[in-house]
Amino acid sequence: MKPVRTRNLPKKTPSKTKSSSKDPVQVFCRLRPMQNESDQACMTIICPRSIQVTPPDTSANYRAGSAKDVIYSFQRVFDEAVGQKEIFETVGLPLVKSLLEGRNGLLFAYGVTGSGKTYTMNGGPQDGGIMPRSLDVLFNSIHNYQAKKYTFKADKMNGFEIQSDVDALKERQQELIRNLESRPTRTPRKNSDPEIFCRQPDTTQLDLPCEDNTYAVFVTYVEIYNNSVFDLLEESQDSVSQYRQVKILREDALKNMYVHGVTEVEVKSPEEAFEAFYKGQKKKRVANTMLNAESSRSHSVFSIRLVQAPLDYHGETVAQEKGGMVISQLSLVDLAGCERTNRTKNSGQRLREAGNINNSLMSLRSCLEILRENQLTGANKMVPYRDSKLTHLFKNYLDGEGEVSMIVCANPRAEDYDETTQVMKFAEMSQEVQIARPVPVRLDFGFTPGRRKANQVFRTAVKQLEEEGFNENIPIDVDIVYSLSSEFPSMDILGPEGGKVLTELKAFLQERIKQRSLLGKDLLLKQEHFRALLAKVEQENILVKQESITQQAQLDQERNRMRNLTVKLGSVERQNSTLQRRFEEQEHKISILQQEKADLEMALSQSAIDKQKVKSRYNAKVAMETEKISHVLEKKLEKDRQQLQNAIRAKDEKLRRVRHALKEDIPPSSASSTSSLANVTSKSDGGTTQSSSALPKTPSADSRRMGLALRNPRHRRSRSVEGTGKWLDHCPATPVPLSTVFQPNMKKRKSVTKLTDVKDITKGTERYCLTTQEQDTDGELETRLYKGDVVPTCSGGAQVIFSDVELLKQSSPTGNAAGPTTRKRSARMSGVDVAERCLTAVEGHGKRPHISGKH
Ligand SMILES: Nc1ncnc2c1ncn2[C@@H]1O[C@H](COP(=O)(O)OP(=O)(O)OP(=O)(O)O)[C@@H](O)[C@H]1O
Repeated sequence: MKPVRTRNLPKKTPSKTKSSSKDPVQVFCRLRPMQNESDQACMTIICPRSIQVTPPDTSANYRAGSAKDVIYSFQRVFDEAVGQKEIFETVGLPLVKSLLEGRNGLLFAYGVTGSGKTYTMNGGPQDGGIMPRSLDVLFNSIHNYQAKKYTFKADKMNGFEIQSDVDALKERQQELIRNLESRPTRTPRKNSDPEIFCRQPDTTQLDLPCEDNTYAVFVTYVEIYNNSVFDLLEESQDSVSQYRQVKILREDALKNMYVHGVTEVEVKSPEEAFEAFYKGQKKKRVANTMLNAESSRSHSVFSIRLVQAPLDYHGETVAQEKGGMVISQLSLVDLAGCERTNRTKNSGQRLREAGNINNSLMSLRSCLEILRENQLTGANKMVPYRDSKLTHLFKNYLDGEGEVSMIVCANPRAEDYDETTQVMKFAEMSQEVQIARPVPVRLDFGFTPGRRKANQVFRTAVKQLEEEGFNENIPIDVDIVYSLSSEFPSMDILGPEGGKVLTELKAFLQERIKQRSLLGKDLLLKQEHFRALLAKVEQENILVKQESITQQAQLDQERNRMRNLTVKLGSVERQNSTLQRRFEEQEHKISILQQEKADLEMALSQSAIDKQKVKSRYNAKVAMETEKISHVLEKKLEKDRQQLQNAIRAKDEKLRRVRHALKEDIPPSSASSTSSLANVTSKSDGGTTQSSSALPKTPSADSRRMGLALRNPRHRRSRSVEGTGKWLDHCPATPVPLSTVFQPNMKKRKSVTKLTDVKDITKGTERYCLTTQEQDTDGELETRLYKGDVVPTCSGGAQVIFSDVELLKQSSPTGNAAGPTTRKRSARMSGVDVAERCLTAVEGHGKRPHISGKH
């Protein structure tokens, strides 16, 4: 298949077919946010279409006394808060729509340096500007309708060729090999640049004007630096700016301006387009100036070219008809900012750049001014497009057809006032320039509209049938689409070119007759085929009807059965719902009870906690009290001990004095004979007391007893225990020897330790005597004899009725009559419980009493 070369249709056309309707240049104004809150503003938005500029007192106008508030009106004024998306939807989206419809568009970003032109055009990864969003929307819209890569090829003369499938495939293979060789371990394209990787794409999608077309996108990126054009996408060894090749502007066959030899990159996705853009961006001249850290030092032009061509009759491959291809272009121009050298303080290269920037902007301004004048006054002044490369490149847009828009960026701060007013004046004036409205593009070759979609639907249906197991061979009906070719050509035979028109008309009619007879034959064939099909279908129909009657009967039976089942089901469902209700009620009760239980458990655990708290509080209190009491008792004990010691000390003192007195009173010879003194004190029931002494009395002893009562017959000496009857003697096993005459005299006696049987007590025993020995408080030995009568009890035991106690006390005038041994033994005896010993004796236990074991 031979490649076909075609031209862009909507470019400059002869004046007779040129559109008579015109549209003004669309101008929008965008205010950027102030960097510092303290900055003074000189601009106020008074309505969505107007802005008021107030001269600050620092401005030149103010100083010259010509300052006054000026209101500028635009298509729309965006305040600082308006985001990138809204700007794109108002300014960029109509241009993308025109691009898809085959119309050219041009968008300038114009303004003072640092006013946000680059930000508005390109934006950042998270808030893309007009350029990335335009690419997103374009690819979202043509996504399913893109041609295979290299189907269209730039012809280097501002046009495109349609390549054969084989050539396109070859080029694709070559590209693949190139890529494999240059980047064997290539990372996915999407990740190659972080700005591409993390960007937020715009998801807007536009309706395609023609779904039977196939589309391809090409991008170019050039900069105009110091009035020279450079290709930013050119692959070159030298990245140093001055060695880059300067490109020249040329006119194509249709008098359209283009950059000769510019690199046109075919892109299949927004990411591929951004990759090309960022590649060019790295080469773009930017510099750090006083007013902007990344100030553009050149005008950059990013162009998106959309090539579209209709598909053939079958909606399968690109139609090779001549003139069928449409090329539209959207140029996004980020102009360098106008700047005053006294503010930027530029010098050297920066100063030269600024001069060139200002010159080209001035040139743009004067071109538009003259255009406006020509349009308003009908004058025919020459527009100086050739004064600068910028105006020369866009000549066709300004005096040809297309849509021209401008977004004026402004920094509202007072310092920019002088430059801003110039920009505003120019922008407002630009709106008066009229641009011819493009003629709508026709892509009609007389093919059936929607053929691609129809084929797709047919293929999907066939695939589905095959999946369902329908294996009959279904031919894909992508045959002749019934059409008698395109519309009649011009039939104006009265003009000078009447002959030519007649010849063309004849050829057209012959072609049409041929087509008609071809279609007629085809129609007859199809009618035959259709009739045969119809007969077959009719037969099938009869069979189907019979089957249908049988099935209808079955169906009725089934229906009846179903009705019965439905009735049953209804009653079961009712029962079920009753049970369900009861079940729910019970569940509700259970949940209430569980709730109550939980509440009670909680209360219980709370009270347990409270109890524990009280207990621990009381324990603490008790411990405190105990400590307090023990402290008091200890104190008291200490005090008592002290008192006791004092008393002992006093007694000792007394004794010492007595001894002393005795020593002085008694001569040494008689001291030994009177060293032992025994007093017998007998206590009777009557409580009267009488003392008698068996020893010769010392004068002092006699004198002490002189006031006592006369002899009490009941009080007798110990020896008087003698008498009738047998005594049960209950004395310590090893009694302390008394060494006195006062001894109990029991002629008949039986020791309590010898008892083996209770009857031994009652048998012949009449009297009982319990002897105890202990120390008194002075440490002297004190012997007591408890005497009583043994009386048998009714249970067969015995009891003692005590009738007399004899107390035998031994004291020494020197205080040491009783030896240490005696004292010690007596002391040991003092621990003996008298009552226990009495009990042992009286009850007459056969065993040896426990107490006697201790003695
Ligand atoms: N609307 C905006 N919102 C947030 N930041 C902005 C806005 N406009 C501009 N900026 C910021 O201001 C700075 C300067 O903006 P930008 O580079 O776009 O200015 P410019 O007009 O292109 O300057 P020059 O003409 O010197 O190239 C940038 O850091 C940019 O991010």
